[in-house]
Amino acid sequence: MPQIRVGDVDLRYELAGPEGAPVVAFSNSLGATLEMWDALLPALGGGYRALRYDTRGHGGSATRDAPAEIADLAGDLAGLLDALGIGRAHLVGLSLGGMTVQALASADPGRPLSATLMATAAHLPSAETWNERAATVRAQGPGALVEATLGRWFTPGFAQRSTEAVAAVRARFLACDAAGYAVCCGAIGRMDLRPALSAITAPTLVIAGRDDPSTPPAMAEALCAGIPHAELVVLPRAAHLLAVERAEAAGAYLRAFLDRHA
Ligand SMILES: O=C(O)CCC(=O)CC(=O)O
Repeated sequence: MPQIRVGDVDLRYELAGPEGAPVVAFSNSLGATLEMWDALLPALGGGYRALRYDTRGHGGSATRDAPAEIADLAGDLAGLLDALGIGRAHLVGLSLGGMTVQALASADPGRPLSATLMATAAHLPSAETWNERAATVRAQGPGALVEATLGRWFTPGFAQRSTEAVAAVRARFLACDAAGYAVCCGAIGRMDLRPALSAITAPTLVIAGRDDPSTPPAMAEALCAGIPHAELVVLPRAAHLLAVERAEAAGAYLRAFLDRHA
């Protein structure tokens, strides 16, 4: 898969779909990679071009072990679009990816054709908890976090039924670079995008998982209340990684929303 230099970060990305079609750019969650969108992408059909990339410090996107903010991650996404000659795009992000999309859509409201925010929040306290998580991963590696994480990412029923999908997510989490993960924990801990939400003028779809303990539906409701043109879908039988657990349903809602804002 190709890599492209954006500032001082090398981003691994994939661009697939018909040339000239509107671009849908996907930003992944903490501890995941661009492969987290595999099961959702077929929902786009043949009418869109999908751009996926690994957030800095994740998968094949190497970065310096230096503090970063959500605004820096938004800058990576903007820089990637620029480097590929893509002006406006539909932006989609889950959790950390959704924070990245909020930051870009509020800082540069003309950039998104639309924004889709899955299982995410504008503020996710406390900084102390995130610092502790960062310290744990630095000292003990992602293995120290994996069981608790998967317990938040999937409902027990899905974890029992879909062992192959969960094993793939687990393997990618365990392969995550500890410093890359820790840097992004710091960014989340310092984040407060609530004052910026009113600057998001793009049509926005917020998708929450009813059973998500990490970013529960109340956080999605708060996002919708702050963003001028936002609509909310709460998916039943969905925990945090709903783009994997409810790929078909989340993909269908996304596709219908994109088609309305093509
Ligand atoms: O998933 C993210 O991108 C950030 C929030 C988080 O870490 C949730 C979790 O691990 O349960």
